Amino acid sequence: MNWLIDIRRKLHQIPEPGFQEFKTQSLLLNVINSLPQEHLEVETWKTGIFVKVRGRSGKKTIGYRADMDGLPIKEETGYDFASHHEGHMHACGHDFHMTIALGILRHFASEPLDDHVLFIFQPAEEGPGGAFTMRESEPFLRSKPDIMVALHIAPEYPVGTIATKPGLLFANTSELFIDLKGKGGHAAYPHHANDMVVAASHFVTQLQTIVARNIDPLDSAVITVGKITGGTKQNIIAEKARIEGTIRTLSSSSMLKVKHRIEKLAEGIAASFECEAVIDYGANYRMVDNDPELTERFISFAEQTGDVQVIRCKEAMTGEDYGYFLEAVPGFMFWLGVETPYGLHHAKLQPNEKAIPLAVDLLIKFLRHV
Ligand SMILES: CC(=O)N[C@@H](CCC[C@H](N)C(=O)O)C(=O)O
Repeated sequence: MNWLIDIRRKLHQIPEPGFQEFKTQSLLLNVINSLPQEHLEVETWKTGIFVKVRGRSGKKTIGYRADMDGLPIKEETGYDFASHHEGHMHACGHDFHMTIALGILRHFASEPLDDHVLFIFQPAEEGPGGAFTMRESEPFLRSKPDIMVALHIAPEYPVGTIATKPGLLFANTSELFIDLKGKGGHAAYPHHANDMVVAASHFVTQLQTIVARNIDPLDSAVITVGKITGGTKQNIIAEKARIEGTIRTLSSSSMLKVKHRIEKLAEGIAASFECEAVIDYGANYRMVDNDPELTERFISFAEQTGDVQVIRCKEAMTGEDYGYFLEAVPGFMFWLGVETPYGLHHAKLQPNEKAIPLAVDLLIKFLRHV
């Protein structure tokens, strides 16, 4: 089987949570060690890896980043190479991202550029976030890139298309965890208890008013509650409930406003249900802010190759801790069309593998040219 497709399928079988990408790291190292080593410097960082391909002159360094972690999703693709890790799946394309990075690395390991290329295999993109600490790490600072490039698969675009834009591409994000604690009791004696299932239900409904009533309609924000847990049995009034979600905004000021409103609502819920409401914002990601000049250069380059159709897309409310790399180094991210009916984070996501060699070829050409 084709080298790239074989690697993608092997990676697909071993999705691991953030900072537990041990098998993934080991598989990547096996592949990297099988390449010509003359120009390579390989260094592990937690469960991630830095690979520097020394350039002929090394005047500048180009950074290329791929994320490594999977998601807690029970796969329903029906693939004969489906996840071996029950309840975990590469449902956000990180198996594609790593494979494409290896494809580019294989090429430059044999034919280095004038510039150095630093490949960054980054753990924990889905959470708690690996980019910020990796960016501050010694191996990164020692070989700090002058520009950075990364891609993300896009199920909604056909194979043979890429999409991007200068400036804001992905939103600011903040995780959201709210713990409610009241008084449990017998189902038949509600007047002796403070029911946290009822409090959580009110809270979730009130959260919907923030985007509808507190955010400028010409701005954008999202509050999604993806998980609620509470109680122990159908005839016991729940003493505790937990609400888990994520906040997305296009500006830092809207993020502050949303959080302020959540805190006010939490105070109200605590007062009206006579309970505790404790908020934890978990991991926060900085927006992906594409460097205008480099992005335009990439768009013009991709268009003139004739290999892909370039779509100038709108910004999306997805998040990416790659934004932390772009805070420190000018660069960009683009969407790679992988045409599949099911979206990111779906148990049936089946990105089209024809996009892999296409992305490898395009990026090799661009990195030679940039
Ligand atoms: C591209 C993508 O789907 N990224 C994730 C990033 C997760 C951010 C963070 N852990 C959160 O849940 O807020 C996304 O969900 O957009």
